[in-house]
Amino acid sequence: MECHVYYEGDDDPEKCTARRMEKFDEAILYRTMGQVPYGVVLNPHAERALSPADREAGLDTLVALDCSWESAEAASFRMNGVHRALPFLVAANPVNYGRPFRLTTVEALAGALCIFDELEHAESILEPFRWGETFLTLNEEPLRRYSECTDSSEVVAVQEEYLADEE
Ligand SMILES: C[S@@+](CC[C@H](N)C(=O)[O-])C[C@H]1O[C@@H](n2cnc3c(N)ncnc32)[C@H](O)[C@@H]1O
Repeated sequence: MECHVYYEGDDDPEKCTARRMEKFDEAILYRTMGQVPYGVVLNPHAERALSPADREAGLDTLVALDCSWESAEAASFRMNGVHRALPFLVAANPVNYGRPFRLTTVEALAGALCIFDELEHAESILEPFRWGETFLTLNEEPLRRYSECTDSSEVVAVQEEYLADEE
């Protein structure tokens, strides 16, 4: 599965996880929306949750939007593709540690790879980040359970259990 990122460039370049992925040849970055390939777009505003069924639809391209959370409103996700939200997962990065849903670009891509049963690829993209392994440890159980689901409605049912625990 290939990782592609539309790079908005409005966040701190020193902390940008997409740029670090590019440096380690783990993602291709685009500065022009029209160049972004068609694929599964990781969009927190999407109506449907990502599930293994999306992998089976034959799409081998993951796309994320790297921008600040201030500019990550629904209208910014204009890329062509199949838009999917990630289910309940918690961030391990220092800015949003322990916070559900607010993942960095590399965490979002790694989470998607795990749901698509590509754990080794997820480990590889997280390796350059000192908190990368923590992301997989913190989310080990939900990621395994999501990867065993057949479709989005099953993923949402599993997610409900974690959301209920949060309350
Ligand atoms: C808003 S950007 C922030 C990037 C941050 N500046 C960095 O350095 O990684 C994070 C991107 O990861 C993806 N993402 C994060 N959380 C997500 C979620 N809960 N569902 C779907 N995609 C998500 C989206 O593509 C989102 O635009």
